[in-house]
Amino acid sequence: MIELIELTKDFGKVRAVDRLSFTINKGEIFGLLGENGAGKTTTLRMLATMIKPSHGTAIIDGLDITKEPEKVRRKIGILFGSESGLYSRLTARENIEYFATLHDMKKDEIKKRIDELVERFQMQEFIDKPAGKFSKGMKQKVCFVRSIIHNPDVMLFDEPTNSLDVTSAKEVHDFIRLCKQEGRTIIFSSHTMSEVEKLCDRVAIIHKGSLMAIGTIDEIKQRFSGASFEDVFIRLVGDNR
Ligand SMILES: Nc1ncnc2c1ncn2[C@@H]1O[C@H](COP(=O)(O)OP(=O)(O)OP(=O)(O)O)[C@@H](O)[C@H]1O
Repeated sequence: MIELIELTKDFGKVRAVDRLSFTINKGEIFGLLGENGAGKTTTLRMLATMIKPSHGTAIIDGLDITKEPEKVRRKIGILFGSESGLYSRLTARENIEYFATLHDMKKDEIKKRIDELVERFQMQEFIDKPAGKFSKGMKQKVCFVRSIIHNPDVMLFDEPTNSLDVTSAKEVHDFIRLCKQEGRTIIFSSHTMSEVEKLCDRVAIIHKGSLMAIGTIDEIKQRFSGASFEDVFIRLVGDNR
């Protein structure tokens, strides 16, 4: 379970995330939905212990992100869209292996897990080629495998299907669902309403750092009397520009 308690981040005078308090259940696919600049990435970066909250905190499976960041890091897998951070001279396999050793995984275990994921994501053709010449989509796949190589309980994905074609995006969606079946908790950010509607058990709509609504899509539609989720979203965000 993940509990956000007044989670807040200020960058100078800009309040990027404003006292977010809500709970995400174990095994849930939870979506953070908001427009550009809403505070989704900042929220995920705090949960990933990459930046410290200005106020408040979050508890991930009993661990306080501000007090035990190292332990939290072992529990989570991270995939942040904007930059791959892959070593271009290393092959995809070597990139993933390197990351796995940072998580103290054993050689046999790494090989088995990579083989399994290569098949699942159909990476056979490029797994042993240098990452430098990969397309954006290929790089994203390697990053995706890298983020889940150590079988984390909690996964944080910042716009995980950004720049993927339809087929690759579907593979990611299928994988997210599989992770849920395996009892993992997934939080991902998106500004694509259809993706969130298709995938999430519950959603938080965030605008200018604040929580505007939380619940299942149906609950949110009912609460705000909207014919469609899109209507409700536009109303919530539009009325508060
Ligand atoms: N390092 C930083 N320094 C200063 N301001 C920042 C920093 N990171 C984010 N911000 C600001 O915080 C606010 C929230 O940004 P954030 O990237 O979290 O939004 P987002 O919802 O992820 O948007 P996007 O969908 O465009 O990625 C924005 O106003 C942004 O300009």
